[in-house]
Amino acid sequence: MTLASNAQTRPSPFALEVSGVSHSYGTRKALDDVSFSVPQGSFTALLGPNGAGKSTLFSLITRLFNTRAGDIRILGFPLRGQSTEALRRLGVVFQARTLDLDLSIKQNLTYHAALHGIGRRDAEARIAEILKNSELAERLGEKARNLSGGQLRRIEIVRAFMHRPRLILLDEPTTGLDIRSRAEIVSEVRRLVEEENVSVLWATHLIDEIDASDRVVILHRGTVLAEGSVADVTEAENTSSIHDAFTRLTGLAKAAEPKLSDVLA
Ligand SMILES: Nc1ncnc2c1ncn2[C@@H]1O[C@H](COP(=O)(O)OP(=O)(O)OP(=O)(O)O)[C@@H](O)[C@H]1O
Repeated sequence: MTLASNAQTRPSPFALEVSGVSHSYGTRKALDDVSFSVPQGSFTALLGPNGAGKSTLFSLITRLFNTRAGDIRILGFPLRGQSTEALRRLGVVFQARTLDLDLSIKQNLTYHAALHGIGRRDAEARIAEILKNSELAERLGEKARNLSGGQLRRIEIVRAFMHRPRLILLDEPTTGLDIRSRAEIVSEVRRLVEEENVSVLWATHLIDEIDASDRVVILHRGTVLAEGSVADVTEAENTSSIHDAFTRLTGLAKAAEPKLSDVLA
């Protein structure tokens, strides 16, 4: 395919389109012909157990790995051919922590902003905008290592929003956090999504992070088993909850977990 025929010419209704993507590590197939989309303005949960292929998919979308089979587009821009246009519209929160613990919170954020060509004054205004009404706004001068795990994660989320991306990827952002921090992070991201009208792909293995109004993509052993609104997926599986639909589709029973709704209530 030539670049000209590959290039985006009109606005896409999708923040992300993944079409026919496969990836192998040696002989182990981690993703097998994966296709799904994230409509603009949606909160889409990528639900899959450990080893489903979520992190591999994120490595392909962020271009840590090259996509050898299939096509990935961000806001209509193909990674193959228009990667600069695609990636400038993307914000990412990786699973592993990536803040510099010896820098202040503000330095971490302004450094990231500078990488995106945002000057100090604009960066400070943007930080204040995102952190309005947050107790973290008072702690910008402190070293990152003074923060709790949940607070560090919240700063990483602020950092991902700094350059006003249109699509945010979060790879199991609540892993290892206590239930209160998990609830805070889920509601903080949902608030930002609403205020900034961004689209989100939220990878998780925790079903209670999914809201009735979300879209969901169920990934298991490198294959998409279901995609659609929570109502569509539960109806298609003839179940009364997304939890039961997940169990039916994957054959995996989920361990009883404390529920976010108990904390948020
Ligand atoms: N670097 C690698 N080399 C070989 N196999 C890998 C590598 N990374 C991942 N895999 C394998 O690919 C499959 C998908 O892994 P991946 O990490 O993408 O899944 P995941 O859904 O993100 O799981 P987790 O939540 O445990 O990170 C698994 O079978 C995993 O063992």
